Amino acid sequence: MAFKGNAQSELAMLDADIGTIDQQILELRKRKAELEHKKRDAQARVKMHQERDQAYDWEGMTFPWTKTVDMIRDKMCIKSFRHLQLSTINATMSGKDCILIMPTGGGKSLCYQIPAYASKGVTVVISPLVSLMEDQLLSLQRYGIEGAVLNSSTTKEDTKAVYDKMTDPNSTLKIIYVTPEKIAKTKTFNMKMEAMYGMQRLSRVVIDEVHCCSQWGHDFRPDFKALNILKRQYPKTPILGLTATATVRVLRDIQDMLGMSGAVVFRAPFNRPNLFYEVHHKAATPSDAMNALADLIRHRFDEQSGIVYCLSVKDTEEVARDLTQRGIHARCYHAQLTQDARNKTHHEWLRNRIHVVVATVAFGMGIDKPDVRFVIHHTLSKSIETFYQESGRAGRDGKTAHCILFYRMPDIFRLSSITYQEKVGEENLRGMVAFAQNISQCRRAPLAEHFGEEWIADMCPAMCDMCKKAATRKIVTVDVTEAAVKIINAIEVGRKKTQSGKCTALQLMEAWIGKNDRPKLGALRVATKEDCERIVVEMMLNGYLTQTYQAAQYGYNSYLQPGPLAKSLLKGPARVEIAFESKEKEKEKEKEKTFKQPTVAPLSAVLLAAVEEEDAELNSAFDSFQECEEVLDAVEVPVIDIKPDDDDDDVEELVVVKKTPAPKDVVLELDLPGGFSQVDDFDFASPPGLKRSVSGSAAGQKKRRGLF
Ligand SMILES: Nc1ncnc2c1ncn2[C@@H]1O[C@H](COP(=O)(O)OP(=O)(O)OP(=O)(O)O)[C@@H](O)[C@H]1O
Repeated sequence: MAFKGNAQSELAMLDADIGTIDQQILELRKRKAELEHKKRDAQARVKMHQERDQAYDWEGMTFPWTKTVDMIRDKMCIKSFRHLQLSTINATMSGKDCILIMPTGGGKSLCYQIPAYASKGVTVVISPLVSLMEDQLLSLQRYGIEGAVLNSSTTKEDTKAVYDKMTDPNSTLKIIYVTPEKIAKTKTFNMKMEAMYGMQRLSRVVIDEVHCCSQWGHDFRPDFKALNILKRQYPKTPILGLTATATVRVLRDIQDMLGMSGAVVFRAPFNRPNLFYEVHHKAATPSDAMNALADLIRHRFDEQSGIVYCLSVKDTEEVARDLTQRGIHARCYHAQLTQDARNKTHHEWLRNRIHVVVATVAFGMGIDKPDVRFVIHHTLSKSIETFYQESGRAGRDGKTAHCILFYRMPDIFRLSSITYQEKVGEENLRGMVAFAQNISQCRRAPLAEHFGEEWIADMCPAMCDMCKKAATRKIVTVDVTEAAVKIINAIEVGRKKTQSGKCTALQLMEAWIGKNDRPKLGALRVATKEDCERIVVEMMLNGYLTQTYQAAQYGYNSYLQPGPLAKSLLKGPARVEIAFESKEKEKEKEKEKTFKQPTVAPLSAVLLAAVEEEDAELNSAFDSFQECEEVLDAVEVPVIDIKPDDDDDDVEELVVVKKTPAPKDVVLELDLPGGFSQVDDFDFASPPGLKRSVSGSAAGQKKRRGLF
């Protein structure tokens, strides 16, 4: 009997081991598929760089149509071409298939409008955006180019008139806008296209938002699949694909699908230098998160136009309502509203009658407001591409604009339970989470990597939170292996407590640090809840934890379980190391401040006195101009300047000048030890120039003056 019992337990153990190996094989296969994708991406990147080199030739050479193109540009009152516009025009005019990837607002439309005007016959523009077709027609009219629209709202008579013009050799019609369904489903239209082709009147086909062809992209539209017939039906007609974003993988997919593997590809740099990227830690409770959002909008973007992106329809309604209750003029926008309601909100926002649109992804393509000063993501996006595209709606006028992401671990699980069924949902979300978790790299680095470009941190002119604070932050790498092992064990504890035998992230956190001591990060610092969440997320990103899903009443629930690398962590030799922002640096700073207290504190007194009174005794002393500058830096008043005495390095004259127009009711933070912590309602909005002055003699010191 005992013999049988031993054999049974051995069998169970072998089954368990085989099960583990099967799981590992699955994970390895998945990893291999990912690596193969990456390899193909790298190959495509090599090709893309070669193609990019060709761009110079396209721009530099003189072509038979160069004079005509210049004349049309003049007629359209365009002074000069922007980067890649002329190359694209020349490539498509020479009959080459071409794909242009250029950020929103870059000027892609001109790249087909001019060739359409300069060519014989008709250009067919396929666009998913029915609402924008009329706007496009109006702009063509301004330039004296005859155009037409064919969509579901075109009357029978108008449709017939357009069809007649398509095959009339004497017609002056130059551009027809159609939806992809027209190609997919309308026989008469296709027959007319064939007739035009036979008459050599189909001068080119333009596919706007061409990324919608690819299932790897963020905006796949099934109707775009039908466009694969174009190259087969009209092999001699050049195709021009336009899009604002396409990763290397999406680009390859588009080319495969449309039969455009030999296309010339022009890609404008992904970087928008005027956009400032920042990630904020999202507060744990909805009301705290809402207060932070409202404060941010009120204090930094008062009377400036912006968008807040949310994950769901319900979120947009709640956030818009809560912002309104906090005195911000916000309106929600989502697909469940009527078209009229959406148009009304859009138009009121365009006219600055609404401060903030709180939207789902439905507020997407075709949003073209130049002066959007901020785009805030209230929740993570599904992918870097979506985030880049949505944030890119800020600052189209080229002036500084802010792209802010509010991030917190639980949002990952809200998103993953929605996206996990998508073809590359998990991979896309992982990229987005890595972007948000990053605390040591320029924010543009992962964006560049995503778009297959190289990025050197020096290239960021302090236009992201990471680079701006680089000099004052210290990042340390901490070995958290011990905590990581506890986390994996805590999953078992969490599982046992639930009926389902599965452990959610929340249950894991409870089982891990609920009643226990939090881990130490380094010698002095005990991990905060945020640090603990950071460890869990890093473990997910690195394969120590993985998610599983189970169908629930509304969608899917997400659970955590040990990942493929968990065993190597439990049994060795793997170790988990994570970057944290060092608080040591802050301690050092504190020490410095304490040391300087005798000189620093009086300055805060001066600032306060200057705010409250016209005149005050200045009894502070600085040993040098440099010291004064350091103190002012510590005060972090962004609009001040100081002048040294002309004769020597002493602070003979301290002048605080308003450099830039600052918003009203600025709260001036004076975070100085022993000083005053805050001066409310410091009015920067007074007329420029001298506002208040303080002067006096410091005991035994030189006479000093401060002007505010
Ligand atoms: N070379 C140029 N010089 C001056 N203005 C230009 C030039 N090219 C385009 N524009 C203007 O830039 C604006 C944006 O152009 P356009 O709408 O074509 O951008 P887009 O790249 O198609 O953007 P989206 O991706 O949002 O469709 C338009 O007002 C257009 O007239």
